[in-house]
Amino acid sequence: MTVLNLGVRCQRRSFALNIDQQFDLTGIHGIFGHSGSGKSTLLRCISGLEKSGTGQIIWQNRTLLSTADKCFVAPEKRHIAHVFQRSCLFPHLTVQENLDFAIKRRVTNNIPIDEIIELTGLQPLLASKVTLLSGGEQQKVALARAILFEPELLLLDEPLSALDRQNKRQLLALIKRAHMHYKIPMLYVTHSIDELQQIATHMSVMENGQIKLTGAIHNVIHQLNNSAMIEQQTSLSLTIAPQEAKAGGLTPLLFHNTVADSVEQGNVITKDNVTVKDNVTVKDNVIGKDSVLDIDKGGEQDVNTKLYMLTSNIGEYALQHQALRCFIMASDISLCTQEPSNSSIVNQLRGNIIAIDINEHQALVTVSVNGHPFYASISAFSVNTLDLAIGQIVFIQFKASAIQTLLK
Ligand SMILES: Nc1ncnc2c1ncn2[C@@H]1O[C@H](COP(=O)(O)OP(=O)(O)OP(=O)(O)O)[C@@H](O)[C@H]1O
Repeated sequence: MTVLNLGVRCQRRSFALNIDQQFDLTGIHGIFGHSGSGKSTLLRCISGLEKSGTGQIIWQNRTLLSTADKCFVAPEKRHIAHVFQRSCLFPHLTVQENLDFAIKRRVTNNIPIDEIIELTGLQPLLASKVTLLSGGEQQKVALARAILFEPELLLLDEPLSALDRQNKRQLLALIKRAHMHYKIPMLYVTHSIDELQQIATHMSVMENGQIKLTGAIHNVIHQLNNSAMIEQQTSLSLTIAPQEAKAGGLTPLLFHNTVADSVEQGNVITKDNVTVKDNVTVKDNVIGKDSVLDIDKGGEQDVNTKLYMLTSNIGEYALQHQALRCFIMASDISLCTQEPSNSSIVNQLRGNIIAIDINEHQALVTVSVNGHPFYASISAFSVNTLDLAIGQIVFIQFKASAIQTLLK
């Protein structure tokens, strides 16, 4: 496991960073939080740019900071690269000279320079002064420079926030590729849950200088569904079904079922504190808020459930890797108490209601399918009309177009 151990404090007038956390950086780890929650300060402590940080930082058994032992490894000796929201390139140098700066300082020579230049599409710009490039192009140079440095750890601080959608997609794919091909551990700070949903394997949520939530990506996103920090959604990993014919513009996909484990670890689904269907109580407008029920046994399905997605919504990158990170907005999922027939809606799954959260006139219904939670946002009126209750078997429905991904 690739591990970053933090016990860090940083005190400012009206803000205190207070982090005690072990980060698993085997995959990309995302840091999400509102403005001012301390995300950048945390990264600056890790890279050593923040000199007022105290405590302990241990990266892969190497101590970078230990206030007790009066140890502070200078930023240039940490071999950590830091990419910011606005690229900090050398303005008087060309693209090539900016890249050379990193190439001369790298310790190993494992990452092919030509490959990164090709992946970023920087070849035609190599002789240009960086000040003449667009914001997106400058960010590509910053990212290429950071990767070519071959850092032991890459810190990304909102690297895509100034870019348009197309540039975002391109650089997200590049970051993902850099992580998969060159195994660079990455901490990725952003306000955008969409970006993390596409590339992070784990994420932490920061609030007031502290980590409030941490865990596997789908699990944390699902836990945020009731927090008003994100748009309510189902987050899932799917594989493009091998040897399945694409038909009529649709591509069949299969479930990964990794989420079920992490959900149970995260105690979203508990087997204690069970609420029985006929005994549901309504308190503070919430039905069974603390009592979610895992009674999947009655509704078990084949783990490799097939779903259909619009082929035009799947990009080259996903097709090559056969794997897809997807999300379905809760407003795009509807519920039926009987098996639908003769419907134009191609995705229909049978599951159990495990939670119903009512907020004024709107309800978020959580349905467990093979232990994987799906979230449907429906009216409180429909909850009453259909007489929905925890433990009930229902069918969820969503169109092929409702399965979305960003990495096209
Ligand atoms: N140099 C500084 N001196 C004093 N206070 C600072 C300094 N830099 C940041 N702060 C304060 O520290 C707090 C955390 O800032 P930080 O930039 O880490 O938050 P953030 O989560 O990265 O925000 P954003 O998403 O807007 O970049 C904020 O209240 C900010 O005003």
